[in-house]
Amino acid sequence: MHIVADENIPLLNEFFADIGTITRLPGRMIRPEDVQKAEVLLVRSVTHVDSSLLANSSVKFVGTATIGTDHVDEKWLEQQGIAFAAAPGCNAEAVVQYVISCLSLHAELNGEPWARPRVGIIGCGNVGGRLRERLDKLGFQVVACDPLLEKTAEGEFSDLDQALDCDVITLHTPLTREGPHPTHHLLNEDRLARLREDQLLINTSRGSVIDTDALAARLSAAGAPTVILDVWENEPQISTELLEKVWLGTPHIAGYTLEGKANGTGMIYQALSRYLGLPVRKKAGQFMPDPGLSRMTFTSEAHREEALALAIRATYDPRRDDTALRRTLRLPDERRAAAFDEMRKKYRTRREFASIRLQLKGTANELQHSFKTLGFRIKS
Ligand SMILES: NC(=O)c1ccc[n+]([C@@H]2O[C@H](COP(=O)([O-])OP(=O)(O)OC[C@H]3O[C@@H](n4cnc5c(N)ncnc54)[C@H](O)[C@@H]3O)[C@@H](O)[C@H]2O)c1
Ligand SMILES: O=C(O)[C@H](O)[C@H](O)COP(=O)(O)O
Repeated sequence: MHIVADENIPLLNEFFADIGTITRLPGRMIRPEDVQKAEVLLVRSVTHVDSSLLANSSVKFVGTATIGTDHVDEKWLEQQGIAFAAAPGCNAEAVVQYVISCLSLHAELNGEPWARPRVGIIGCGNVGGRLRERLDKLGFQVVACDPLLEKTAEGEFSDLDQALDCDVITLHTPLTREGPHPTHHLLNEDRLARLREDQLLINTSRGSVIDTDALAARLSAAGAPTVILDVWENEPQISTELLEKVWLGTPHIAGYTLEGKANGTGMIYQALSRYLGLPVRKKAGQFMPDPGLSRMTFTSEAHREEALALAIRATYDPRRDDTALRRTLRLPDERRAAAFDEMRKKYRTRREFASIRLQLKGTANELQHSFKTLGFRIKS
C-alpha cells in the first residue's frame, strides 16, 4: 500500500511503516501527481484536500491529524466514496493550556488576581468545553456562547454579545462559511468596534474568524483591546501590520504539544486500521519520552498566585514563541512566510502540565486543588 504523508506528522514510521510504504512530502507541496498512485493520504492543516488534488488519484482514505477540517472538502470526499478521518480533540488539552498560560501571564503583568476576570468562551466543543470546565473549577466566571450546542448540551449558554462583553474573550469555533452560524469574519468591523481597552481577546481557532483588516484598524484606534493571536488569515503570509500591533503573536502552535501532535497521529492510525480491518495495536502514549522537566517542589511558604504562575510558565510561556515570531519582522518580505513555516516545522518539544509531577510540602489545600484542576500530577 502506498501512503503519502505530510512530513510534519510525527511518529509516521512508528504508526504506519507496517501498513504501507510512506512517501513524505512538505504539506504545502503535495501535488496531484504525488498522490496519483497512492491509496492513503495523511495530512495536517496546510494541505488543501479537494477535487483539484485527488480527482485523478487512487486515494481511498484521507486522514488529517488535526482537529480543524476546514482544509478538507468533506462533501466531495463523501460523494467520491473516499473515507475520511480527522482527529477531534487530539490537541484540545494543549490549546486549553496555551489559553491558561496567556490568562495567567496577563493577570500577573497587570497585577490582577488570577481568577477575577469574566471569560467569554465562543465555541464550546472539545477545546472551549474543556476550557469552560477547567475555568469554572478554578473559580472564574465563565460566559459560554455556542448557538449550535445550546439546545443539546447541559449548562447555561449566553449570546455572542454577552460573551463579547467579558473581560477576556477567547475564540474556539471551527472556520465555517455556511450554515446558520457561519464563523468566517465573525469578529467583523462592527463587533470589533465594540471591544474596550480593558478587554483581552485571544484567538486560537482559525485566523479568518476575525477580519484582519478590521482588527488592524481597530488596534490603531483609541481604546483598543489587548490581543493575542495564535492563528492568522493567509498563513504563512501573515499580516506584519497585525503582528506589530498585537500584544502576543505565535505561529499557530497553540496545539503543538508533543502529546497533542502524537494523539493526532494515533487517532488517524486507529481510523485507518479500522478502515482496513486491521487490529489497533498502538497508542500515542507508548511513544512519549520522559519530559525534560519532570518535578517541581513547593513548600508551605508558597503563595498561590505565584506558585501557579511559576508552574504554568515552567511548562509553557507564550512570550518565547512571540519573540521568535516577532524576529521574522526583520526578514525581507519574501523570506517571512518560509520562516513562519520553518518555526512550526522545527518547533521544540513542548510537554503538557500532566508531564510534571509536583511535590507539595505543607501547602494549603486550595493550592493543591488548583494544581490538580489545572492537570498537574501531585506526588503523594
Ligand atoms: N491553534 C491551534 O493550534 C488549534 C488547535 C486545535 C484546534 N484549533 C481550532 O480550534 C477549533 C475548535 O476546536 P474544537 O476541538 O473545540 O472543535 P469542536 O468542533 O469540538 O468545537 C467547536 C464548537 O464551536 C461551536 N460553534 C460553531 N459555530 C459557532 C458559532 N458561530 N458561534 C459559537 N460557537 C460555534 C460548535 O457548535 C462546537 O461546539 C478547530 O476547529 C480548529 O480550527 C486550533
Ligand atoms: O486543527 C488543529 O488541530 C490545529 O490547528 C493544528 O495544531 C494545526 O497544526 P498543523 O496541522 O498546521 O501542523
